[in-house]
Amino acid sequence: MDKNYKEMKLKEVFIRFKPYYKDYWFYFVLAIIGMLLTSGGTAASAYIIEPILNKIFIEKNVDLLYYMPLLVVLIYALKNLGAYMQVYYISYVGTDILRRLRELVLGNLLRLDMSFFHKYRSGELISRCTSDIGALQNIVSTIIPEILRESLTAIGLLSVVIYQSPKLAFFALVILPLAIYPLAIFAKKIKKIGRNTQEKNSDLTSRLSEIFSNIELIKASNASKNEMQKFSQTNSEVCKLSLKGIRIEALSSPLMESMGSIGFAVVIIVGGKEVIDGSLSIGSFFSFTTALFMAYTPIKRLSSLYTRLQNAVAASERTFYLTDLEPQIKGGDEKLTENIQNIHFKNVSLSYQKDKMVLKNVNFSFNKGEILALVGSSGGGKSSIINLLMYFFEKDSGEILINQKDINSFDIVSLRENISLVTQNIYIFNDTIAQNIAYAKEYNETRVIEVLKQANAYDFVQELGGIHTELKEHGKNLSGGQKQRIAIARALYKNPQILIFDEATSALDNESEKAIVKTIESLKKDRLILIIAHRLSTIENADKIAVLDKGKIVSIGNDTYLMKHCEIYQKLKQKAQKTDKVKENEN
Ligand SMILES: Nc1ncnc2c1ncn2[C@@H]1O[C@H](COP(=O)(O)OP(=O)(O)OP(=O)(O)O)[C@@H](O)[C@H]1O
Repeated sequence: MDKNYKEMKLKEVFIRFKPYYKDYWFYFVLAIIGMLLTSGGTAASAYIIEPILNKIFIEKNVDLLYYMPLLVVLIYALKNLGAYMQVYYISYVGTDILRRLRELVLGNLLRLDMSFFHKYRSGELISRCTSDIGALQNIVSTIIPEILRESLTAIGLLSVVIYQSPKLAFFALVILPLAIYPLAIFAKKIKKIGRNTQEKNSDLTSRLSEIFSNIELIKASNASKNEMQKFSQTNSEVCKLSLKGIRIEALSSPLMESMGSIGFAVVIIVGGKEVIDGSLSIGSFFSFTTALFMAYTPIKRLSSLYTRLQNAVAASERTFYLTDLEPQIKGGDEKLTENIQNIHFKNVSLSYQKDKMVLKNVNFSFNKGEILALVGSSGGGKSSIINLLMYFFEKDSGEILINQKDINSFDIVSLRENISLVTQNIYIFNDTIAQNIAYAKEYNETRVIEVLKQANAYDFVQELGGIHTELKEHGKNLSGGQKQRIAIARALYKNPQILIFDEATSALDNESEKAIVKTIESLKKDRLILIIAHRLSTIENADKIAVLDKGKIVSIGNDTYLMKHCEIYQKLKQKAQKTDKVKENEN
């Protein structure tokens, strides 16, 4: 993924989470009660050592001998009830925020333009929607609550420490600020490593996604070893980075403890002297040292949580980058509900990349009841015209008019509602044939059967086991021609005003293709139909044929006209006839 995302500070990340926190205030209250119980219980368990030692063991108070153990049990019961409450309620909040964030990210990604999806690898996007958001969940359900709990516990225990002996507390704690400086450096490093790790992780997912979607090629080319090598390299890089992070994280705790031991050594000397002098009771000294020991644990954990937090900030940057992206193509407000009579391209130019024009001043128009065919050599710009008509991309200049109104005045959803597109890539979902046909539309079984028949697909569907037969992902249990017929049936099911076929019949045998072309021709009365086909026999009867060459329309007319007046068309036709003959001989 590019590095366009804005680096965020911890504070900014917290601010971004604020709306979520508001929605879960009740759960937070319960979790905070739990935290207070845990921290209070921990501090009380350290404090209670003083009366136990002084009153029971030194003063030999028999009454307290029975009350104190009861109190100990009560303190631990409350402390553990608190522990349960905070873990459950905070995890609830974290998990639910994760669910909402995933939907927010995917929801926003689905709004984005096609150019975005052309720019990023699908594995990268999958990684954003899974591992990055997982890291964010870590912030909400682990890191923040732990920071809160450990801080409260540390405050509680330090209060006991200071209460029992402010002088000793000074010697024990003066060391703390000295440990903060190296920790701050560690945190910065961890944040950087976190960013790189997430990037490498998405490389890893992309690799996997590429391997599984190209598995046929990999096997046919005996490239497993090659792919394994490439994977191992990325895998090792991920591993190295993780270890680097772990090394720094693992250093922070021992560093804190070593510093603490110096403080503790001083405490033994100073405190020991006071106990020997009699200015400090043994109970207070033990209560002090217990609280001090106990306080080092939350302080140590706080330092490692802080470094982990930096890691999560890196993941937040990328997630919020995706939720903030805005589509460039927004369309207008007008719903396209009218009867479409005419489509007009007026001096339309397009470049996907700067200074690389793929369409140059393209002009053509066609009306309801007509079939327009686009022909021309590969890379001439035929599919690009469709990309513009679908409003997948924004033109550089010119006008695309529907009923004389610019396409960008129409609401995009309503525009696409009126168009069915069948492309060279056939999309089949892991669902029944019927659901694949009625895709995203209201289900009507009679209509499903009707369009399957129109697409010359009903017979093979019956052979497969009927319309409720499950299709595999990418239509792996179908032949190329069968897939195309399913896609055509899906396009017809929608019953749109504009039908677009981009090499939609290329995998069909001559007979099936002829049958489908006949169906398409019978549908043209109430529609505008646009066909791209390399096999020119498919479009011979089109009302208009536009010949494209290097992004320009060189001629428009019907077959008879072009055979007389367009040299490029004549050549294309000769070439097509030769290929058709070779194919016939092969059959
Ligand atoms: N998303 C894209 N980003 C950048 N360049 C693109 C993109 N899509 C197409 N192109 C370029 O635009 C030019 C026209 O491509 P287009 O797909 O429109 O041609 P075509 O006539 O449909 O080709 P074919 O008959 O081979 O399908 C080509 O040079 C291609 O490399």
